[in-house]
Amino acid sequence: MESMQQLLAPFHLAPGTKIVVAVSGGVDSMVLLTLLARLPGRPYPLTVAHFNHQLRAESAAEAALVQAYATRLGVPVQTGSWPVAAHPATGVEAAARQARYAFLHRVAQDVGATVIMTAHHADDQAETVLFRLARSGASAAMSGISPARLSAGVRLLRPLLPLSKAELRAYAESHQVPSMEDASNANQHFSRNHLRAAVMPALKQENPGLLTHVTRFTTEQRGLLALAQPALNQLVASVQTPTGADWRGVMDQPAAVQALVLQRVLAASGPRLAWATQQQVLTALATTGRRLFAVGQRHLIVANHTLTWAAAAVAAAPRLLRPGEWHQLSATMALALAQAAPPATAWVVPVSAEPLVLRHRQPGDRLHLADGHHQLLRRWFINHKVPAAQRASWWVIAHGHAVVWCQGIAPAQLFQRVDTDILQPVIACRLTDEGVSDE
Ligand SMILES: Nc1ncnc2c1ncn2[C@@H]1O[C@H](COP(=O)(O)OP(=O)(O)OP(=O)(O)O)[C@@H](O)[C@H]1O
Repeated sequence: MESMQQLLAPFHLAPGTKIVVAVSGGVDSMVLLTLLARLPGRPYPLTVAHFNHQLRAESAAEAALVQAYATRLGVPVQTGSWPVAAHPATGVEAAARQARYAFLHRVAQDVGATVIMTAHHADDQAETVLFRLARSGASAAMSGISPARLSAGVRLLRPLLPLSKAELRAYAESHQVPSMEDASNANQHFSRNHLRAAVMPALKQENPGLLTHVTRFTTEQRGLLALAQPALNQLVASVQTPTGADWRGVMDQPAAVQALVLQRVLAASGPRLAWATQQQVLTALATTGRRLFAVGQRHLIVANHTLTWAAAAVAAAPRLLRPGEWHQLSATMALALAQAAPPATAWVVPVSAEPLVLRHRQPGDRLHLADGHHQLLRRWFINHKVPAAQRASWWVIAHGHAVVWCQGIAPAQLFQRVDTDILQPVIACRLTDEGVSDE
């Protein structure tokens, strides 16, 4: 096992650097504390920070153990706790981690430390990479746990990443380092723990070099990303526009490069898109055609090799137009409207092989409402007490029996029928609130 001096060498810590050591009471962080406290001459002033999540019955005992051991080593301790009342009903693990890191930063600020150290090790690294590979496969995430990063002005360091859990356990045994096993680690409900308990041992048996290989992979991945970053930044800058991106500058690049550029462009401008959706966006960008993707409250419009974000029309229930709002629509004007190039704000219509047609209503015509339900136009007329004479004379734009627009109904909301999960192919059809005046 490398010495602590060797493990710390890559971080170039100046003597006197104050360090907050994050200690849970588990064997990893108790060994980290021991290694730091046993450095000859104690070059770095240490503060132990322990956060009591109050998630398990043994929490208090762990806090007491950390307090007692740190005191024995002559290291001051700061403890914090997470009130049970603050625990969320779901996502408790992520919330606990967030609360813990916030606490660690508070302690660092309190004691004037510029470094926080945690005891992540090579097994953590391998689990993280495999877990992320299974869950997302995003290339940036494949760099795994970073050995050193800046977090809110403080350096977050993980000096034990090169060591395996087995090495830490062996050290704890030979140096009588006390610790408590986190009982929740045995809880197979958490998929991460399942990976740790069942999958990792099987993989290690298959190939005893697993940890070394994953460490090599994350190191190489980190290096490759660092090398690629400037070129990637340049490509991203070359396509970015104030409202999205102009793809013509990167269309000659290999598909994999375009995928990376798109990821960066999207990360800078909007919510995350699933990988499959990103692929559909790229396919659309390769053509001169037009496609619209509903993403949360926004529309991602791909048209003629460009990508633009636009606010989605605000959802509102269909209603009868007030007299002053009526659309005076003539047949020619409406057809021109239906064929016009779509604007940024639009109603969204499921793509259909059938063309949009202007006509009077027909039996079987349906409105597609925002909540995903259909309603017979006839039923809608009855519910809204539209006089029979008007029902027959009002103009309708439809494909098949799907009514895109109806003369007497405010256009705010017909046809917002888009899968929120994005991927339904859609076209947009322009119908503004002002409508068009009679010829
Ligand atoms: N209750 C705690 N108080 C102080 N430090 C802690 C506590 N729990 C964990 N740590 C620190 O974080 C390190 C990682 O712990 P653990 O693997 O349990 O974290 P995690 O929940 O998987 O989250 P992450 O890996 O993102 O930190 C530990 O080695 C220790 O240094």
